Amino acid sequence: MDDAILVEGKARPRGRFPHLRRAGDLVFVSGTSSRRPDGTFAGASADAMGVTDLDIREQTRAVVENIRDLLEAAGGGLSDVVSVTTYLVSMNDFGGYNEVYGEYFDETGPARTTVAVHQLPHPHLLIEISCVAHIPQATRTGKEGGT
Ligand SMILES: O=C(O)C/C=C/C(=O)C(=O)O
Repeated sequence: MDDAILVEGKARPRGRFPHLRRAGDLVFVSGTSSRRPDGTFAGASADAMGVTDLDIREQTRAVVENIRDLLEAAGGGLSDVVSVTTYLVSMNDFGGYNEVYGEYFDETGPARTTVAVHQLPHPHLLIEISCVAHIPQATRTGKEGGT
């Protein structure tokens, strides 16, 4: 069965698409940021003057952990990820991103591509990741709610 999955308790997609889309044993994870369920972003703050403090390490960690939560709802986890595509707003953040990425994945992990893009869908975002996981249907938990 192929299906679209919206995960309760996670930040809602800001458009008409699911968090995840299963196609057979593959699960495609939509572009994921450090956004929290309340709409704020981990690794991003602004003072009363509007001066922003953006932290690539904190954002990267939150993105990976958001993806982990999404995959768990599909019956899998980060160890099931086979392909990662990362979108950075600036390659100046590559070092911090790469460092935190390496806490979760290594050379036995997913194939990866990292690109810099002009913008992401919020001015406080430094990073967004989409990925594909291999989660055989037999391991599904039934926790996901299809749309
Ligand atoms: O929803 C977010 O916080 C960031 C990701 C958004 C997208 O990739 C999108 O809207 O397509």
